Amino acid sequence: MSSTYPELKGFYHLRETIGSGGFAKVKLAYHALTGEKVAIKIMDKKALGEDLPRVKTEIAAMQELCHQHICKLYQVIETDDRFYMILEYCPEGELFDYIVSKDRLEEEEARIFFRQIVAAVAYIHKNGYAHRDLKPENLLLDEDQNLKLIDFGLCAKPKGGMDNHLTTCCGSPAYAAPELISGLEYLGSEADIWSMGVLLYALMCGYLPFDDEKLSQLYRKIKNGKYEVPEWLGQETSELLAHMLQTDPKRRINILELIEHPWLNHGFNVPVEWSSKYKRTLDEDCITELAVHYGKGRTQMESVVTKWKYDYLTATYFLLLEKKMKGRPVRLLHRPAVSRNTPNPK
Ligand SMILES: Cn1cc(Br)cc1C(=O)Nc1[nH]nc2c1CN(C(=O)N[C@H](CN1CCCC1)c1ccccc1)C21CC1
Repeated sequence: MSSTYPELKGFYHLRETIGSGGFAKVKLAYHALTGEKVAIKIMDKKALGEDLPRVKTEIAAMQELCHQHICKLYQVIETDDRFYMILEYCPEGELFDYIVSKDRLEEEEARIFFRQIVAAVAYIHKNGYAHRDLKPENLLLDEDQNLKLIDFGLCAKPKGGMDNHLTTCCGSPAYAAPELISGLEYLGSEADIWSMGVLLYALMCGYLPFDDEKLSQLYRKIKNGKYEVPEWLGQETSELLAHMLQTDPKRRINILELIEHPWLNHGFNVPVEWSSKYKRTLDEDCITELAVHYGKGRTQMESVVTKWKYDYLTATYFLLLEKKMKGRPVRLLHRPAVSRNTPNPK
């Protein structure tokens, strides 16, 4: 059978499709050298049409962002007809489905998830990015029930930094800030805070604060900023929501106040840990295993890996690091039978 994805042959073993959207599909796969599961987002350039720049935006953003609550990009393959993004696999699917399965979350569980969301958003804002499409469908659960943020196709890195205004109206209407849908200039950071307010409401209520089948009606409700406060939302939760779903962006809570907010820190004696847990330095064990596998000296291996070309080597390094962080052996699955001084058979 002719291989539909020849560029992946030998590097990844493809399995079933786990997601399909407009111009892309996501397939489960195994990275051949480590045996680790990955999710491969396959995009057809023709089907993308004028959405092609979104893919470049997403790739550029995800190559810069490396955080425990952001879905990790391992490798990018571009051919004449396609883009492949090899990404972290999250076996528990979307937070959206998790909320639906439980109707709504108790305060304690919502707090744990919300701290992770705030950590991810604080990190991307610190790095000059606004996500602009925050919603439960874009938050995936890994095997430890930790959240991973995905879909950076609508994100923005305002020229000159996060204090500069944006104008493009984008994202999902129900999560969009009033200033964004009014076509006014807005700050990406402020719009993301609003969306997180809608997200927190959805976590704790199981439905949206602003909803209407008619888009014009939905917009009116958002601009009006009035929403129902069910009795199970405590006093403190309601106050936090009121400060996030503040229609005036200048009076809306900001990310640093959010991190310190009492509601987020109830029962926690450490503030939200928003900095990345990934170290800047290369991991010795991973470099050693790669050097042995490719028959190179460590120094040479280090200099090749630090080029971060997001090729198969970058993916292999990151996946070895994943294995180490999960306490699995830092081993590649098969080593060439040849010894170090035999020339590569090519
Ligand atoms: C749904 N599901 C159920 C299980 Br069990 C695992 C999954 C699952 O999708 N896991 C998973 N791991 N890693 C990924 C995924 C899904 N996934 C995604 O990137 N999923 C998004 C989901 N978006 C949310 C709103 C619109 C589309 C997607 C984008 C384009 C086409 C299809 C799906 C990645 C690659 C990052």
